[in-house]
Amino acid sequence: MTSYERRGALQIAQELCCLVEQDILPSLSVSADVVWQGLADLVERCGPINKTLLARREDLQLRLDSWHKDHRGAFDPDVYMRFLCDIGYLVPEGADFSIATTNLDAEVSILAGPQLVVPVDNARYALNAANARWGSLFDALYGSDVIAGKVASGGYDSDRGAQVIAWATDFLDQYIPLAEASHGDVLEYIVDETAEPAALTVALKGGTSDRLRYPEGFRARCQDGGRLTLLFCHHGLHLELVIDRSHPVGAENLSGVCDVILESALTAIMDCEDSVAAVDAEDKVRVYQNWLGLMKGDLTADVQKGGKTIERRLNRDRLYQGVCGEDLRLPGRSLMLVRNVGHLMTTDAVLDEKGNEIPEGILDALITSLCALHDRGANSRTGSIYIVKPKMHGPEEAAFTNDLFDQVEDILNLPRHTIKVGVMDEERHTTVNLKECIRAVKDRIFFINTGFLDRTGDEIHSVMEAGPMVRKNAMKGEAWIDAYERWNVDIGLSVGMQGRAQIGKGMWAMPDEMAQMMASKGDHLLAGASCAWVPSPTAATLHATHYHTHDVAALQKQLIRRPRAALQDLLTLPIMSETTVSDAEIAEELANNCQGILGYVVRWIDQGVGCSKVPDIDHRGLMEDRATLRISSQHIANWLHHDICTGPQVEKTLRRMALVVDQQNKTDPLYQPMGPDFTGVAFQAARDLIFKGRDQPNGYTEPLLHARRREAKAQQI
Ligand SMILES: CC(=O)SCCNC(=O)CCNC(=O)[C@H](O)C(C)(C)COP(=O)(O)OP(=O)(O)OC[C@H]1O[C@@H](n2cnc3c(N)ncnc32)[C@H](O)[C@@H]1OP(=O)(O)O
Ligand SMILES: O=CC(=O)O
Ligand SMILES: [Mg+2]
Repeated sequence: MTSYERRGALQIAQELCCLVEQDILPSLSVSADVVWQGLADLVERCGPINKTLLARREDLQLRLDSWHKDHRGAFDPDVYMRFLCDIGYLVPEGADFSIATTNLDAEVSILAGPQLVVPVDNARYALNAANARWGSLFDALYGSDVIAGKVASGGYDSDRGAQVIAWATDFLDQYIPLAEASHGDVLEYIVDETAEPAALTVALKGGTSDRLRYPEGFRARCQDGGRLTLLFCHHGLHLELVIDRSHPVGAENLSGVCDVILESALTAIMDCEDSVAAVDAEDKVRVYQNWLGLMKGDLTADVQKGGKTIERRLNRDRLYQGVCGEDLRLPGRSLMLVRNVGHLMTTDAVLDEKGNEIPEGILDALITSLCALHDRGANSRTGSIYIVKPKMHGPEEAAFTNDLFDQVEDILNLPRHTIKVGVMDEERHTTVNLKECIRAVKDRIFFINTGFLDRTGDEIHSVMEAGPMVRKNAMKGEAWIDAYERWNVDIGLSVGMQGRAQIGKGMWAMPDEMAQMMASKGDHLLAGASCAWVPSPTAATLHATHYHTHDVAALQKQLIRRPRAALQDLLTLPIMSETTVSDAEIAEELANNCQGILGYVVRWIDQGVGCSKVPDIDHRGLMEDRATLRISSQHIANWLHHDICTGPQVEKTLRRMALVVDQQNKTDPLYQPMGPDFTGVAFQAARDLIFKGRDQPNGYTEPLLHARRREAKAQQI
């Protein structure tokens, strides 16, 4: 049972009171009264608007449902568009404008690079993410499938190491080329200190020498005992060549190079949303505590490796001597952004005057901003606070977020637009009105990002009544999704985001398939993105190579000239054509979706793990979070609704796949099997998500997950 303390009109959960009054406020010039009175005012002013906006979502969905039901099999895009305008789903587009955000850090304005996302409730991972600004290319290659074959368990495999060095040499030859030779022929890298600026020359096999083709790419060096680090810059991203002949890898490499370190995750999203399971005051405080530690710079986590425990902490800035002899300091950490929750849920961490839970998004806005007051330039060098706002539906909701942030700034006495907003373009109502959504936050926007996973779940739910959806994996080939990705970039460029804010693309959801990622994620840049999401530090380092291959600024300059993607394509429905799916395909689709749902939900409900790697039917580990759950559950709900499958068939598949998931988790000592009786809360949650899926607000999974997790927690006491 949560205990509360009264603060003015509000009841605050004891753990939140402690966090705010004992951990956050001391050393800030904000009093507890200001915070609690400010929160009460926010709840009073914004709470009712929040409620009205949710009612509007529901009303629009009912209208969509009824229209699609009436027009099944007789879809006319022009009539559809007129209908969407009539109900206010499609709003008129206003005059052209440009975003006017100021004080943005270079990482989100002018630079292009990977964006890492991490569940912030996991301190070990969150620290790793913040430190993933710099990553070892050698480690990323050696440990992943980019180099074919398996990583041997018994120590360093020098054959594999040689392949890593060859790959990295080729990379250097392309992006930091020597005038004539290959980096593979270098015997020694020599900094000529007598030159002004200091110049790099290389001694080559065969007794000749060479220099850089583009000498201006060489920026600095750092000599630390026998270790020389050379710093280069290409496409705005830095990379280090580390030369150390006493290192086992350097000793085997002719040039002594023991690693290439790439500037990798320029930005990291500390996620309070879809990758965490935070259902009550206790959980919310854990999430806020870690964000506070990141902002204060004192977060630590014990990490056990090879029988030893090390304390992981945030990296310091990196120091070098510039080519003109000056001191050069580069950030050691990713620029940290925080993803708040959306407008849907309420939290029991604070109760209002009438004893009702308050909107969770309102609490997140205030508390995550309050924590960020501890950032004294170590994170944002421009004094900004970066909040990513997910799951907004249309311009009214974007305007509401803007007002909410205005009010938080007033409470915390911050200059207007200190709090920046990243808009997740992941709901259909936002996509179709993206330009107007951006206008609503034009003075504080720092990114738009195609959250294609939520967007796919929302597509299914929005047009649920139109007919049975194509298979889940076929969604990627549908007209709407291609138009959505292009439309997002087109609108972003049309409002002047290039060189001023991020245009981002979605998550690589196969954390172990790095070779495949290397082959395809460069396409995000070709599509005009200045950042794209990766699930791990390794993926960040590998994806960073794409930003050397492609010059995003130049690509965006070309793309700005193309015609905008067509709204009609965006509104093409992803329903199955007359050709029906075979029984075998239905069985396969259900098995795959049920396994993903169960594998994710069982850890969410029983262990409070918000993001998991779950093997799919082909044993590929897929990143599952609440957005992928939304897709799978809505997909089955849709097929059930349109009689592509039957209830008993789904029940049977769920039970069969629960046993598979039990088997997959058998080595986890904390795991509670779902079979053979299938009566546990987790299994029931998975069932609910499917069988009650059609009735869930916009197909979201949060209401059912939260209720069931609370039930499981109560049983675990
Ligand atoms: C639709 C959306 O909203 S997408 C956004 C939400 N999704 C995410 O945030 C994805 C975040 N990624 C993750 O949570 C994880 O990578 C998972 C669950 C997909 C896989 O996790 P695991 O199976 O534990 O990963 P794996 O065993 O391969 O690697 C673990 C190591 O990688 C690190 N790691 C993995 N993911 C991350 C990450 N996102 N950030 C930082 N470090 C990470 C861990 O710290 C750990 O290293 P350590 O032992 O030195 O601490
Ligand atoms: O938040 C990201 C998504 O794809 O959804
Ligand atoms: Mg999302």
